[in-house]
Amino acid sequence: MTSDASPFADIRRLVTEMPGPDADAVAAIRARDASLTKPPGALGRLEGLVEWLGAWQGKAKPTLDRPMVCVFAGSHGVVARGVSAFPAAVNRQMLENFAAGGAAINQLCAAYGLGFRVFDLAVDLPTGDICSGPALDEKGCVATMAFGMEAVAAGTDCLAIGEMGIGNTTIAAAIYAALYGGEPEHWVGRGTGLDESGLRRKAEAVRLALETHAGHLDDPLTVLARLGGREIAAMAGAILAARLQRVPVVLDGYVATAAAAVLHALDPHALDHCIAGHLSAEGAHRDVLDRLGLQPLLALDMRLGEASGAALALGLLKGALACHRDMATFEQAGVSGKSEG
Ligand SMILES: O=C(O)c1ccc[n+]([C@@H]2O[C@H](COP(=O)([O-])O)[C@@H](O)[C@H]2O)c1
Ligand SMILES: Cc1cc2nc[nH]c2cc1C
Repeated sequence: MTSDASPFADIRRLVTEMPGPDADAVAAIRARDASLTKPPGALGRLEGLVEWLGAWQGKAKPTLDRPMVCVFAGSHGVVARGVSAFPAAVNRQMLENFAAGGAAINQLCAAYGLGFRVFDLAVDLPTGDICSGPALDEKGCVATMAFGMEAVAAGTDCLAIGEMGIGNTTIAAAIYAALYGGEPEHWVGRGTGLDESGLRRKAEAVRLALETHAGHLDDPLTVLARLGGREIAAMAGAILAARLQRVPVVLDGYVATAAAAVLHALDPHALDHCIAGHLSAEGAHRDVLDRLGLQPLLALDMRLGEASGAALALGLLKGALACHRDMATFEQAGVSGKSEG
């Protein structure tokens, strides 16, 4: 620990130590791209994705040899207020489903050849109800961020992050409302499938949480501790650790983006190594991504969570990299280049 008394001091220090992109790697990738048998720019955003991979991996020849999908699971006290269409018991049950290979994310990881890890963040111990007190104390929040940093410990060249946590679209909405202001109604959506009265309860819960914590929401890490949850804190730790180890990150939907938004509020460059895997059906996701300067890769009306949108985006990244790595050059294939004039 540093001498600063705040439990967040080490996190703040790590944010100042984030590396930047590798310009030499990007230049090498652009040069190779220009030699490949296609009109310049014809692979559209796929070309930029390969540059992004190389820039953050620090590799002129980017790799996707060990892509890793991490799902972080947590439980939320606010669920007792009737803010989800499903009961909190689903959290433990879905952990068992992940372990048995029965969830959507298991099939996507198998289809695209992705590694898969689940982080159980005390799923049987809900965090405090944000409407009446803090979700986590500051030390607990930092400890959970540190646990999330383990996501890159096993070695990966691209990390996809997502979550499981009944009630956590309410948590995400509260975080966004605290960071960006605006009415709770703007930030809440139907999550797992809430009806009209549930949606009203959800907006009311966000309003009450903001009132309860008023005067303590200026610092993004305090917002994370008070209004967040363990899976959100762990995802924030994972995103930060990935940056420090030069691992590019693919974000999942509305909830995973809330962890990213906390880091972005600490430093506007904190997400330069991240892409948005998809645009969630949760209505306010587009607004959040605009604020973060992220353009989602996919928009498939998905609202599952569990890193499913990020995993699909990893499949797309694999395609982009395969083209860059394995296409023939004009010279190799004897294909004529662009006509002059
Ligand atoms: O991240 C998203 O875009 C997203 C949108 C809707 C639902 N979810 C998932 O559904 C759960 C949260 O929904 P809810 O209605 O219980 O707040 C949680 O397990 C998330 O993984 C996730
Ligand atoms: C069944 C179910 C699966 C999920 N996966 C992520 N969030 C989820 C929420 C529910 C309810």
